Amino acid sequence: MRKQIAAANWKMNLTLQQGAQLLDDIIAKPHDLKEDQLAVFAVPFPYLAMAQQKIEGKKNVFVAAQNCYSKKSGAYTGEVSVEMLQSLGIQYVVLGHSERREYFNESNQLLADKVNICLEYNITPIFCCGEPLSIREANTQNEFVAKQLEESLYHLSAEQIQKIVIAYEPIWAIGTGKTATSAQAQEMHAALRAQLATKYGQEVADNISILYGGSVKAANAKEIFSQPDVDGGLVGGASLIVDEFVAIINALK
Ligand SMILES: O=C(CO)COP(=O)(O)O
Repeated sequence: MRKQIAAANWKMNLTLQQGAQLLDDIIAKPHDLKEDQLAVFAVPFPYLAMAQQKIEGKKNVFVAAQNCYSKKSGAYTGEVSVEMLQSLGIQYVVLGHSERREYFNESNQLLADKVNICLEYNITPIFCCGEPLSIREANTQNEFVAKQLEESLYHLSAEQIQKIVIAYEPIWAIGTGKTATSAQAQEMHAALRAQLATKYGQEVADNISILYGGSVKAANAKEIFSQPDVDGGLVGGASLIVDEFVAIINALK
């Protein structure tokens, strides 16, 4: 049974004190995470240790990094290795967010290297994919996203691919208030799962969680998460607001 996941992506927001308060407030609210449901908080690097401490002993709650480097160690000033993350007890890393692809020129090949090193260290990549508006308008989004997966993930074995979480985030829906309709999300998620099934078989494809991201909020989470191939969300803006994110966690199916 694949996991249903509510993942917060704080991006480059909040001070340490604000982040600590937000986590305290969210954790204090009642939520009812079932066996196969997870809450994940992708926080800025300097807050990882604080966040790990806050969630200690909380069942099905994890902290994620928002990025890592593709090399093991060495003279890479300013970068953070997966070994460093592992030494903090971090088990998830967001990879290939569209903001990193756009502003930091992350290519599908670089992301393949990052995926590999994460798996080597037993850290689960939350691999982001998604098309810009021009591609959606040309109705070539399925091919575009298929290529992202093909170039970054399809060198993996069937055993390895089941360790990946995929997050579909149409760029035109990120931070814009413009959500993909639940039908648009379901259509892409089903296409991704069908593609994974063609490559790895249906059983493997059925084990892979595919999250939706892009203007998810309390008001639309239930509808989006209710789609059969949508296994939760990767949430930006609404993850910074206590009641919003708690409602999103509680909207997991
Ligand atoms: O990029 C996102 C999550 O990674 C989505 O951001 P918003 O929820 O702010 O649209």
